Amino acid sequence: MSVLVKICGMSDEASVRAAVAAGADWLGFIIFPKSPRGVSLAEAARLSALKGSAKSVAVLVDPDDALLGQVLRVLAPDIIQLHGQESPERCLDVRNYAREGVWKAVPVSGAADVARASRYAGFADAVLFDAKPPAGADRPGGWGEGYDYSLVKGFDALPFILAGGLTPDNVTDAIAASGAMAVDTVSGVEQEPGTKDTGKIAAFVHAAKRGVAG
Ligand SMILES: O=C(O)c1ccccc1NCC(=O)[C@H](O)[C@H](O)COP(=O)(O)O
Repeated sequence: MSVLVKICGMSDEASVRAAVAAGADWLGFIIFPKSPRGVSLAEAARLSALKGSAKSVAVLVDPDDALLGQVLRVLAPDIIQLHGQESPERCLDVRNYAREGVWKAVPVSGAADVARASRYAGFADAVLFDAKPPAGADRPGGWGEGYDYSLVKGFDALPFILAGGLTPDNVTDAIAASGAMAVDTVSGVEQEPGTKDTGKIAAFVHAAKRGVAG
């Protein structure tokens, strides 16, 4: 089975079309104003209409119920990715607002972080392992930082998506090191924060789909 791919931070039509044409499985829309890739719900819904057979992922940071209600009404995402301090119980609540489930982002710098992700088993549908943001950062993801991807190898408490510093050049090795069956990137397919590169999007999807989990 080929590795599944999420291209995150979709904010323009050309990039959505490039990701879909390359065979991306999920398109991420970041609903967080401090992100350089942040989009309004209305814009996310407009772009999501172009997704073809790909699935939409709404990326949210500690959303309250009012925001979740709007997300459901305007975007109706397939998946909600929670990228804040959400507890396992909160993940369970949020499942009501997505068609296919909830992913919990878990920041990783050491083995203990990976072990702690097990607490989401039975509460989230998958965890997304990501790098820890730099100290004092004003957003929790999208920094283009990697870590030792082999730390997550063998994690089997629930399905996982590998993220953090992945690029067209390193994704094949990262898949082999981590055993990931799904990967995600944002910075790795940009020219600069917030500006996607359609050539890098295609290269990333193709490289990931060639990857073999080790
Ligand atoms: O990318 C952002 O700006 C962002 C802001 C707030 C919450 C999440 C965000 N990104 C979420 C993602 O899933 C990224 O793809 C993930 O953090 C990996 O980023 P990168 O290392 O830059 O590929």
